[in-house]
Amino acid sequence: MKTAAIIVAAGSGTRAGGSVPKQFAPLAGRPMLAHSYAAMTSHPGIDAVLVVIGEGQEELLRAALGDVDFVVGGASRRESVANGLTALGGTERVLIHDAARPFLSHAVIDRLLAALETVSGAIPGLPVADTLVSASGVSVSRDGLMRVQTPQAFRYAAIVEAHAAWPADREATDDAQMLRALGQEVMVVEGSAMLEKVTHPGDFAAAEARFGAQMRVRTATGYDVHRFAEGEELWLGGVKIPYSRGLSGHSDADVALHAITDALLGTIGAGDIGMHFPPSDPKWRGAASAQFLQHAASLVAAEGGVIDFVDVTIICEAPKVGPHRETIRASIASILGLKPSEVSVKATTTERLGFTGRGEGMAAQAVATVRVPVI
Ligand SMILES: Nc1ccn([C@@H]2O[C@H](COP(=O)(O)OP(=O)(O)OP(=O)(O)O)[C@@H](O)[C@H]2O)c(=O)n1
Ligand SMILES: C[C@](O)(CO)[C@H](O)COP(=O)(O)O
Repeated sequence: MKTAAIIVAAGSGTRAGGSVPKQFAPLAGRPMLAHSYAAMTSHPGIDAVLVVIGEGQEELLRAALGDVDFVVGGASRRESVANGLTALGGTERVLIHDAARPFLSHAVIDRLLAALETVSGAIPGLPVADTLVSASGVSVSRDGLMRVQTPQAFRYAAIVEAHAAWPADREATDDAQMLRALGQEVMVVEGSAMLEKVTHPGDFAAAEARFGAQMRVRTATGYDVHRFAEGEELWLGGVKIPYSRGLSGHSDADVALHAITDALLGTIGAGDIGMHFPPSDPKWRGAASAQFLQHAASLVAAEGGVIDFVDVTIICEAPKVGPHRETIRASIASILGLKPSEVSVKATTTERLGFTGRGEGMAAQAVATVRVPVI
C-alpha cells in the first residue's frame, strides 16, 4: 500500500522565539526539522515525504534539507495540512507530522501503520500523569484522557474528506478530530516521551537532554591502500596535491577519503566502499571520491545519526602532508558538513619500512565517531 508523509513546518514559532522559526533552529546538531525528515525518509514503509513550509522559508528549508519536495502552507496548521494533502494528489495512506516534534522513532510509525490495517485513523497518545484543573479552579477528571501527539496516520481518502467537510471558519488543533467529526473511529496507539512538542524556549534544553539520553556513540575504523603510478594526479582528502606521481585506482584513488568512507559505513554496519561503489562498475571510473564520502554521510543521516568526529592518518614517505594539512582538513569538513575542528588530519612515515617506506604506495587509516538513535 502506498504511504506518504507530510511534515508541517510552516509555523512562525512565536512562542519559542529565536532568530529563525523553531523548526529551522539547531537542535542536537542539526535543524529541528531534519530529525523527523530523516526518520520519515529512512522508514521502509514510507514512499514519499512532503514538507510544508511558510511563505519565504524556501532558503531556510534548502539550508536545512537541501532540495526536497515542499509546498507552501497557510495561516493555520489546519490550512498547512490541507495544502499538503492537496499537493500529494493521491496516495493510500498518509502520516501527518509536526516538525516541532523532532525525535520520531520507527517504532511509533510501525504502530500507526499497523493500526491502519483496521481503522481509517490512528494517533499516538500518552496518558495524563498530572492532576487537571480548569482556570476557574474546578478539578477535571483525568480518567480516560490522553495527550495526543503526531504523526497522525490516516487512510488518505478519509482524511481528505474530513478536511473538506470541516467548517472553514473553525480551527481544529489536530487532524484526528476532523475524522471523528465524520463519525469515524480513530485508534490511539502508544506514543513516546521522545515526541514531546517543542513549543517554548525552555523546551529546547529539555529536548536536547532527551536526545542525549536516546543516542548511542558508535566508533568504527577504515583502512585503504593505493599504489603510486606515473602520470596520475594525487588527490588527498578532496584536495589535489602537487607531486611528481599520483595514486592509481578505479576512481580518483583518494586514499584518505576512502578510509573515512569505510569508517563512516562501519559506524552503521553498512558494509564497505566496494559494496556501494564496485570497482567493476564503469560509472565510477575516475570518479571524485567526495561523492563516496557524501553517500556514506547521507546513510548515517538517514538513520538519524550525527557525525561527531573524524580522524584520518595518512601514511607515506613523500610527499610531505604537513603543508597541506589545514587545506585537507577544511576540505573533508566541507564534504561532511562539519566544522574543521571536528576533523583531524595526521600523517606519518613508516621509517622506510614496508611498501609505504619504499614509496610504492600510500595508506590511510581513519576513525569515525557518530551518535545514532536507539530506535
Ligand atoms: N500556519 C501553520 C502553523 C503551524 N504549523 C506547524 O504545525 C506544527 C505545530 O504548531 P506549533 O507548535 O503551534 O508551531 P507554531 O505555530 O510555529 O508555534 P507558535 O504558535 O508559537 O507560533 C509546527 O510544526 C508548525 O510549524 C504549520 O505548518 N502552519
Ligand atoms: C497537532 C498537535 O501536535 C497534537 O497534539 C497539536 O494539537 C498542535 O497544536 P498547536 O497549537 O498547533 O501547537
